[in-house]
Amino acid sequence: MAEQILGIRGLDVAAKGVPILRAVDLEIGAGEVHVLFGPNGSGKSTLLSAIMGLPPYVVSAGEIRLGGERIDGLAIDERARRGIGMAFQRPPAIDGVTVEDFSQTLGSADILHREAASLDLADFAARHINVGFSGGEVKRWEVFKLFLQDPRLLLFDEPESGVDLEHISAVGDAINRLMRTPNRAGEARSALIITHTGFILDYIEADVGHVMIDGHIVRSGEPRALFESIQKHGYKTMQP
Ligand SMILES: Nc1ncnc2c1ncn2[C@@H]1O[C@H](COP(=O)(O)OP(=O)(O)OP(=O)(O)O)[C@@H](O)[C@H]1O
Repeated sequence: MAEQILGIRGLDVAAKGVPILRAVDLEIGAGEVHVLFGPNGSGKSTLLSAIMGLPPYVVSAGEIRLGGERIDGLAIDERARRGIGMAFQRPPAIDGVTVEDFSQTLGSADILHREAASLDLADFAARHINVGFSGGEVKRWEVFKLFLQDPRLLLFDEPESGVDLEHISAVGDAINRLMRTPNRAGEARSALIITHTGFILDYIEADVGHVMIDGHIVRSGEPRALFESIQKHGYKTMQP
């Protein structure tokens, strides 16, 4: 396998005392795209949140490593500084902060002007983040935001949900471009993508798929074959 970027071992995660993830093992190598499938409520978003360090998710056992370094005890901003970026399913609006302000603060104003048109966000520089954005604009902004943040590990929570068919290809192209371009430190990027519809598989090159059921990864394999099996038989045959 390529150099390990994300290494998760024996991970248990709880929220407000309620256990959600149990004994999750996951390894993602440099340059790899992994896709995560699973029924509603199986714990997919919880896994992404635990990697990013979002409250109220608490690691009760196991470890999360980024580039070999243990990160599960670090604050969110420390994880972001080390190169983890997340495109949220339902991000908050940030009234008072424009897209331009955000880009300048990150030292990415040049990227804003170079890349925004590719996600149909060319006129958004003066808009306040997510304020009055349509559902599809919110999702495209979340993907675009990762160009500005320049992470090494990209986490996508259903990047295609709520995006019209025409723009799904733009989202897929953007993910491919991000994956092809090393970050400013010259590191290859890696990605973990939650998808329900599987549409995104038509536009990106995914290397490995995983199925999560009841907070546990029950199967891993070739992403298209896994998705076809889910479409054909549902998740029933994949119960642990
Ligand atoms: N903050 C929280 N407090 C209490 N329970 C939570 C919290 N966050 C998640 N859960 C519960 O944990 C379980 C897993 O939720 P999660 O959002 O991770 O699932 P998911 O696989 O991403 O679902 P979906 O496909 O519907 O988005 C669900 O039963 C959910 O209600």
